[in-house]
Amino acid sequence: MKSAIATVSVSGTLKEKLAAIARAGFDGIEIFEQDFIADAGSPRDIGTMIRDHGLEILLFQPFRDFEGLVGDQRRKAFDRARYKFETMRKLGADLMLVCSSLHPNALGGIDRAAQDFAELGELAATFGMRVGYEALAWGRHVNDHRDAWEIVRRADHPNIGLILDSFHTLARKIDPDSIRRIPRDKIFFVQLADAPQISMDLFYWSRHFRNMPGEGDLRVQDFMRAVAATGYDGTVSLEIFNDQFRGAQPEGIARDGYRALHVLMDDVRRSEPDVLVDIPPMPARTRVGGVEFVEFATRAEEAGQLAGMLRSMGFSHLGDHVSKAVTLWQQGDIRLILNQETTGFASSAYNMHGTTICDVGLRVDDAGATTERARALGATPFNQSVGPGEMDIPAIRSVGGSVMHFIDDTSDLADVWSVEFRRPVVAATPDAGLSRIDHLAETMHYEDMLSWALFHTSIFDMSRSEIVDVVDPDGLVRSVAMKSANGAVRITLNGADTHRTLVGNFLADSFGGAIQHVAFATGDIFSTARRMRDSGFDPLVLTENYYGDLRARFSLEPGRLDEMKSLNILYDETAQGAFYQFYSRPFASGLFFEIVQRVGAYDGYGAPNAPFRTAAQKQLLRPKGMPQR
Ligand SMILES: O=C(O)c1ccc(O)c(O)c1
Ligand SMILES: [Mg+2]
Repeated sequence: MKSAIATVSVSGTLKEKLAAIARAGFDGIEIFEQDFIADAGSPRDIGTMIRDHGLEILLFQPFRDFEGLVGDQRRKAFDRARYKFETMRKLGADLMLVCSSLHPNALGGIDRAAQDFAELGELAATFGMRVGYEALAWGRHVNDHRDAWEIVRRADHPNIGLILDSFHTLARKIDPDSIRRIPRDKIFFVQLADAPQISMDLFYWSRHFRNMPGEGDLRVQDFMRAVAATGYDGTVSLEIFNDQFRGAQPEGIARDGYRALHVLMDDVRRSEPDVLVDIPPMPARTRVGGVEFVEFATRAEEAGQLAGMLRSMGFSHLGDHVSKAVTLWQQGDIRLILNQETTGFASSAYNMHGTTICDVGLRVDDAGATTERARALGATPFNQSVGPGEMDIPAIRSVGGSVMHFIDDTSDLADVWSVEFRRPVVAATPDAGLSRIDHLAETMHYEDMLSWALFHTSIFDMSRSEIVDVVDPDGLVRSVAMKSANGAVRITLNGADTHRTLVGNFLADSFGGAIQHVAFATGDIFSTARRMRDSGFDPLVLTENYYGDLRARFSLEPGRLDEMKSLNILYDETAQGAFYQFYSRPFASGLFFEIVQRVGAYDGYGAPNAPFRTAAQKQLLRPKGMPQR
């Protein structure tokens, strides 16, 4: 299999696109005619520039409004085709995509179109070229790959074949298994795109909202399984028209494309074990069993503030690192690390963001296999020189430039706490009943949200929820949740559109995306809240109106409600169960903590409460004297 990406999928000049595509690891490109025409170079020079980047031109596209015409218009269509073949010869391309016609005078008729393609095949053959026919979902007469295939079949010419595009097939809800009936040698090229499920005009949906396989809601895997089952082993290419991608950094888009394509092919290989899928092997998605630690880079006053906050939440200072200014805080299964080093990675993270979560350790089945899969999918390994008494724990660069470590039980990595830390001579703090990390909430620019989600769902066995909108007093925040199969690891992503929202403020104040809050689970939130109050914890205070509304919405016992109000506990309820939560006040550049209790099979994050707690948090962040809206 050769991997490719269309030049339309990436932003920048042609040269910038090529550099990003080559660096990401693709074998070749589909050159979009626009990119070719807009470039000042001659066709030969452009062809050379592409090959100098180590890339092949695997497709030239699109050739429009060809079939179904008569008379002069038909002759003109063949003249245009001849000109394209001449251009392709100079470029060094030998496969052209013809998309189904939108021409107002196109007559339709399967046999007429077949005749047009039989003749085009003859012309292509004189240039030593091949032509693939693609049904656009909004084509005038042909908008279904099954009709395009019938035309190709009747054209019966060795230089004429079919091009399949997952978007056109899946957007029209055509059963992808119909592809299994097509002979592999007549499929000349395969294009992949996903898209979020939104009801809108097919043309507009396709031109603006396509995204990488796995980033949307279409059944791209079923489509690709059907293609693979035919025995097709030619190029698989990403053709993504997306407004956001057009404005994003080309490197990021190309890297995500490579990751999305390879993870899809790996999934196809695992779900169709009897079908040959020719991509380099990689270990399976890793099962994540929990969060082993969360590390803060912090200093000076903020470090003192953070330590005080942890104490008020019932964490005990249980370890001092053998060689570094690093302390370990623990409660239940939760381990927090405060790193105050002035050199190394945590220090650079602090210099960049202020107090920040710079590192997360995940418990996985096999730490080595995890890093191997991450690397195969284009992630960067992380190495820092190992100090005296330290263990070398497998790690990668995560999203937003932070680090992720992997700890497993099969090696002695699980002993890192006793090996690297000594118990200090301080008394333990009374525990508040926090048992484990319920979720980590990451904040990023909205444009980066799909990329962050793809990172997690491609490496780990985590699934993604739908994207939901959360209202902030100053704008909209889009939110998506990911969780591991057993629910042991949950990560939420909050994408900010503007800097005026709470998460947007955090991005501006901390210079980029990171974990903004950590939620801890307790089995008895009332007891935890009381114990924390007694230790001096300062909760986020909700309005009187919030509790008035709770009383009206749910049948909560009045005594219970009063208690919730006095402890600032928020509440949500679904058919699956109930959810209690309360928050700390924000500190440093806007970090905060949350305490939650899940009852029954409640699977959410209290989204109906988000506008109210966000408003309360923002009140605290507004400088005094600012108009309060
Ligand atoms: O939107 C279009 O016009 C267009 C062009 C070429 C393609 O391969 C395609 O899928 C769509
Ligand atoms: Mg296409």
